[in-house]
Amino acid sequence: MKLLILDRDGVINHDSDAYIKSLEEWIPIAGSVEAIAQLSKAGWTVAVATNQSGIARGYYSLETLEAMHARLRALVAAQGGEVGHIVYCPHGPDEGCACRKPKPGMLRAIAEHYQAELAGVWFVGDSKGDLEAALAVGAQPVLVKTGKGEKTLDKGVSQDTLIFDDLAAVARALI
Ligand SMILES: O=P(O)(O)OC[C@@H](O)[C@H]1O[C@@H](OP(=O)(O)O)[C@@H](O)[C@@H](O)[C@@H]1O
Ligand SMILES: [Mg+2]
Ligand SMILES: [Zn+2]
Repeated sequence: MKLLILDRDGVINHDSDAYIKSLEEWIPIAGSVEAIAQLSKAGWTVAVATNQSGIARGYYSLETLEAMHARLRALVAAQGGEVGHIVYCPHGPDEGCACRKPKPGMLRAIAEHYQAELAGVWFVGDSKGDLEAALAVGAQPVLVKTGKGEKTLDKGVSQDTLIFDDLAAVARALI
Protein backbone atom coordinates (compact mmCIF):
# COMPACT_ATOMS: atom_id res chain seq x y z
CA MET A 1 0.00 0.00 0.00
CA LYS A 2 1.00 3.59 -0.57
CA LEU A 3 1.28 4.76 3.04
CA LEU A 4 2.35 8.28 4.02
CA ILE A 5 2.60 9.37 7.64
CA LEU A 6 2.42 13.02 8.68
CA ASP A 7 3.25 14.88 11.83
CA ARG A 8 0.45 17.35 12.61
CA ASP A 9 1.57 20.62 14.18
CA GLY A 10 3.88 22.50 11.86
CA VAL A 11 3.08 20.22 8.92
CA ILE A 12 -0.70 20.13 8.49
CA ASN A 13 -1.56 23.13 10.64
CA HIS A 14 0.37 26.09 12.00
CA ASP A 15 2.19 25.39 15.25
CA SER A 16 2.72 27.62 18.28
CA ASP A 17 5.21 27.56 21.11
CA ALA A 18 2.13 28.11 23.27
CA TYR A 19 0.60 24.89 21.92
CA ILE A 20 -2.52 24.60 19.77
CA LYS A 21 -5.05 24.74 22.58
CA SER A 22 -8.41 25.22 20.85
CA LEU A 23 -10.27 24.56 17.61
CA GLU A 24 -9.93 28.26 16.83
CA GLU A 25 -6.15 28.00 17.16
CA TRP A 26 -6.07 25.04 14.79
CA ILE A 27 -5.38 26.73 11.43
CA PRO A 28 -4.33 24.69 8.38
CA ILE A 29 -1.12 25.68 6.64
CA ALA A 30 -1.89 26.96 3.13
CA GLY A 31 -2.04 24.05 0.68
CA SER A 32 -1.96 21.28 3.28
CA VAL A 33 -5.62 20.28 3.21
CA GLU A 34 -5.52 20.29 -0.58
CA ALA A 35 -2.33 18.22 -0.51
CA ILE A 36 -3.87 15.56 1.72
CA ALA A 37 -7.00 15.44 -0.47
CA GLN A 38 -4.95 15.11 -3.65
CA LEU A 39 -2.74 12.42 -2.14
CA SER A 40 -5.69 10.34 -0.95
CA LYS A 41 -7.43 10.69 -4.30
CA ALA A 42 -4.20 9.49 -5.92
CA GLY A 43 -4.36 6.30 -3.83
CA TRP A 44 -2.20 7.28 -0.87
CA THR A 45 -3.25 6.37 2.65
CA VAL A 46 -2.42 9.43 4.74
CA ALA A 47 -1.99 8.74 8.46
CA VAL A 48 -1.02 11.14 11.26
CA ALA A 49 1.28 10.70 14.26
CA THR A 50 1.27 13.65 16.67
CA ASN A 51 2.65 14.44 20.12
CA GLN A 52 -0.03 16.13 22.20
CA SER A 53 1.59 16.71 25.59
CA GLY A 54 -0.80 19.65 26.00
CA ILE A 55 -3.30 17.02 27.17
CA ALA A 56 -1.04 15.91 30.02
CA ARG A 57 -0.25 19.55 30.77
CA GLY A 58 -3.95 20.35 31.07
CA TYR A 59 -3.92 22.93 28.28
CA TYR A 60 -6.83 21.34 26.39
CA SER A 61 -9.13 18.33 26.61
CA LEU A 62 -9.36 15.15 24.56
CA GLU A 63 -12.67 16.49 23.27
CA THR A 64 -10.95 19.58 21.94
CA LEU A 65 -8.24 17.46 20.34
CA GLU A 66 -10.85 15.25 18.70
CA ALA A 67 -12.68 18.36 17.45
CA MET A 68 -9.49 19.50 15.71
CA HIS A 69 -9.17 16.12 14.02
CA ALA A 70 -12.85 16.12 13.03
CA ARG A 71 -12.27 19.53 11.46
CA LEU A 72 -9.29 18.20 9.50
CA ARG A 73 -11.31 15.21 8.29
CA ALA A 74 -14.21 17.46 7.24
CA LEU A 75 -11.98 19.89 5.34
CA VAL A 76 -10.25 17.08 3.44
CA ALA A 77 -13.58 15.32 2.76
CA ALA A 78 -14.96 18.56 1.32
CA GLN A 79 -12.21 18.27 -1.30
CA GLY A 80 -13.07 14.66 -2.06
CA GLY A 81 -10.25 13.13 -0.04
CA GLU A 82 -9.94 11.38 3.28
CA VAL A 83 -7.60 11.30 6.23
CA GLY A 84 -6.48 7.90 7.49
CA HIS A 85 -5.61 6.73 10.98
CA ILE A 86 -4.69 9.51 13.42
CA VAL A 87 -2.58 8.49 16.41
CA TYR A 88 -1.65 10.90 19.18
CA CYS A 89 0.52 10.73 22.30
CA PRO A 90 -1.31 12.52 25.15
CA HIS A 91 1.50 12.01 27.62
CA GLY A 92 3.97 14.42 29.14
CA PRO A 93 7.74 14.25 28.45
CA ASP A 94 8.42 12.76 31.91
CA GLU A 95 5.92 9.89 31.75
CA GLY A 96 8.24 7.51 29.94
CA CYS A 97 5.56 6.34 27.52
CA ALA A 98 6.39 4.35 24.39
CA CYS A 99 4.46 6.58 22.04
CA ARG A 100 5.97 10.05 22.43
CA LYS A 101 8.23 10.99 19.55
CA PRO A 102 11.18 10.61 19.08
CA LYS A 103 10.13 7.13 20.14
CA PRO A 104 8.56 5.30 17.18
CA GLY A 105 5.56 3.83 19.05
CA MET A 106 2.99 5.81 17.07
CA LEU A 107 4.59 4.85 13.76
CA ARG A 108 4.48 1.20 14.81
CA ALA A 109 0.82 1.61 15.83
CA ILE A 110 -0.03 2.97 12.39
CA ALA A 111 1.85 0.12 10.70
CA GLU A 112 -0.04 -2.36 12.90
CA HIS A 113 -3.36 -0.69 12.07
CA TYR A 114 -2.75 -1.18 8.35
CA GLN A 115 -0.74 -4.42 8.65
CA ALA A 116 1.93 -2.57 6.69
CA GLU A 117 5.72 -2.37 6.84
CA LEU A 118 7.45 0.88 7.80
CA ALA A 119 10.67 0.39 5.84
CA GLY A 120 11.04 3.35 3.48
CA VAL A 121 7.65 4.84 4.38
CA TRP A 122 7.88 8.63 4.28
CA PHE A 123 7.26 10.29 7.65
CA VAL A 124 6.87 14.02 7.18
CA GLY A 125 7.71 16.22 10.15
CA ASP A 126 9.03 19.60 11.25
CA SER A 127 10.92 18.59 14.40
CA LYS A 128 14.07 16.62 15.17
CA GLY A 129 11.98 14.11 17.11
CA ASP A 130 9.92 13.37 14.03
CA LEU A 131 13.04 12.59 12.01
CA GLU A 132 14.49 10.45 14.80
CA ALA A 133 11.27 8.46 15.10
CA ALA A 134 11.41 7.73 11.38
CA LEU A 135 15.05 6.62 11.54
CA ALA A 136 14.31 4.39 14.54
CA VAL A 137 12.06 2.15 12.44
CA GLY A 138 13.71 2.41 9.02
CA ALA A 139 11.13 4.86 7.66
CA GLN A 140 12.20 7.73 5.40
CA PRO A 141 12.69 10.99 7.34
CA VAL A 142 11.16 13.93 5.48
CA LEU A 143 11.50 17.49 6.78
CA VAL A 144 9.27 20.37 5.76
CA LYS A 145 10.36 23.96 6.37
CA THR A 146 7.02 24.99 7.85
CA GLY A 147 6.43 25.04 11.61
CA LYS A 148 9.71 24.38 13.39
CA GLY A 149 11.26 23.00 10.20
CA GLU A 150 13.65 25.85 9.47
CA LYS A 151 14.99 25.73 13.03
CA THR A 152 15.32 21.95 12.83
CA LEU A 153 17.25 22.31 9.57
CA ASP A 154 19.55 24.96 11.07
CA LYS A 155 20.51 22.50 13.82
CA GLY A 156 21.46 19.88 11.23
CA VAL A 157 19.66 16.77 10.01
CA SER A 158 20.89 13.34 8.91
CA GLN A 159 22.10 13.23 5.32
CA ASP A 160 19.37 10.89 4.18
CA THR A 161 16.62 13.33 5.19
CA LEU A 162 14.47 14.55 2.31
CA ILE A 163 13.70 18.27 2.55
CA PHE A 164 10.70 20.13 1.12
CA ASP A 165 9.29 23.61 1.56
CA ASP A 166 5.90 22.37 2.73
CA LEU A 167 3.40 19.51 2.55
CA ALA A 168 2.12 20.72 -0.81
CA ALA A 169 5.63 20.22 -2.22
CA VAL A 170 5.76 16.72 -0.70
CA ALA A 171 2.47 15.91 -2.44
CA ARG A 172 3.76 17.20 -5.77
CA ALA A 173 6.77 14.93 -5.43
CA LEU A 174 4.61 11.87 -4.74
CA ILE A 175 1.75 12.36 -7.17
O1 LIG B 1 4.32 18.45 15.98
P1 LIG B 1 3.35 17.54 16.69
O2 LIG B 1 3.98 16.27 17.20
O3 LIG B 1 2.06 17.27 15.86
O4 LIG B 1 2.77 18.37 17.99
C1 LIG B 1 3.64 19.22 18.72
C2 LIG B 1 2.79 19.81 19.83
O5 LIG B 1 2.30 18.80 20.64
C3 LIG B 1 3.58 20.71 20.74
O6 LIG B 1 4.75 20.03 21.15
C4 LIG B 1 5.45 20.78 22.15
O7 LIG B 1 6.60 20.04 22.53
P2 LIG B 1 6.61 19.26 23.95
O8 LIG B 1 5.53 18.14 23.83
O9 LIG B 1 6.24 20.27 25.02
O10 LIG B 1 8.00 18.71 24.07
C5 LIG B 1 5.89 22.16 21.60
O11 LIG B 1 6.83 21.94 20.55
C6 LIG B 1 4.69 22.91 21.03
O12 LIG B 1 5.13 24.07 20.37
C7 LIG B 1 3.92 22.04 20.08
O13 LIG B 1 2.69 22.71 19.72
MG1 LIG C 1 5.37 19.14 14.48
ZN1 LIG D 1 2.69 8.67 24.84
